[in-house]
Amino acid sequence: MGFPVKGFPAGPLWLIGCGNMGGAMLRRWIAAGLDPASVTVITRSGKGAPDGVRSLTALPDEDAPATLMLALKPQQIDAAQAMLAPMKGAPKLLLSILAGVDHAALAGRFEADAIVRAMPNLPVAIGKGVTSLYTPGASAEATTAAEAFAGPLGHYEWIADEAHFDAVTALAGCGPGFVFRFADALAKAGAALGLPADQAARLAIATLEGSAIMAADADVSPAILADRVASPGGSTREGMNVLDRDDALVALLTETLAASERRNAEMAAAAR
Ligand SMILES: NC(=O)C1=CN([C@@H]2O[C@H](COP(=O)(O)OP(=O)(O)OC[C@H]3O[C@@H](n4cnc5c(N)ncnc54)[C@H](O)[C@@H]3O)[C@@H](O)[C@H]2O)C=CC1
Ligand SMILES: O=C(O)[C@@H]1CCC=N1
Repeated sequence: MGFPVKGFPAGPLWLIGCGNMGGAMLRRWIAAGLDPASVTVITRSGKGAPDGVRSLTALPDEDAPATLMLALKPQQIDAAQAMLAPMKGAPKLLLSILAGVDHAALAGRFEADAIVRAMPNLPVAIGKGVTSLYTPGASAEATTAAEAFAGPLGHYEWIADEAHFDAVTALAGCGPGFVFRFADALAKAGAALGLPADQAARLAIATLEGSAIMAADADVSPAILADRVASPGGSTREGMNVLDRDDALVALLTETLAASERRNAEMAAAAR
């Protein structure tokens, strides 16, 4: 689990982009006590900023903020660079949530005392997210500041080797998308057996919720928990035999993560 939540670093926070992910993070930070008046959001549309946050469509003629977060699409990195070029001074901490885009590509484009890559996932919105962090050789002050932002979002971990960052992005960053798909598939499979669709959907989500919480709290692995559901000669084993045949589920998820990892690597290459 993440470390204890510390106070937010002093000074202004600017977000470049505030869509699904940046908006979820910002709303969670504000719920955790970040003063919205200390936040500026700069987007192309001027939309998506929470109440009380300054919302702009261009760089203000002001000194650089203490913390700057890039939360636009990786494909917009050059637009962000052009927009930020006239900024007066440099932020103490640049946080980037851009999938794929590596530290060197960021350092080549943006001035900052420290640059930290962060890969959150959508459940940060409820403080149950996963955020992976990476930085080479940042100061203790910068890593503490990054942890202060990651803490209220849920579980966070530093990734020692940037070469693993595309893989953690595939597993945890994209992961909620795959889990939501699984929930949908479980519900559809129930409906295929004749259950009303809305009932199947409710049962599928509640089953996922209980199972995930139980797995998170358990002192044994999910594999052992699975065996506890599967009574010998019973119906779970019969169903699990389908998932386990030729490692079908593992093979499907391995192919799924590999495809996402490949795409992250492509976006990284495009940003170099
Ligand atoms: N959606 C997710 O679950 C996750 C997304 N990410 C990363 O978060 C970043 C944003 O993704 P989403 O929030 O899903 O996208 P989104 O499309 O919902 O939001 C993009 C935001 O960027 C703004 N924007 C676009 N062009 C801009 C420009 N030139 N200047 C300033 N603002 C601009 C848009 O107005 C919008 O606020 C991406 O880099 C993605 O890799 C990371 C982890 C999870
Ligand atoms: O789909 C994407 O590119 C981003 C990266 C992680 C989750 N969403």
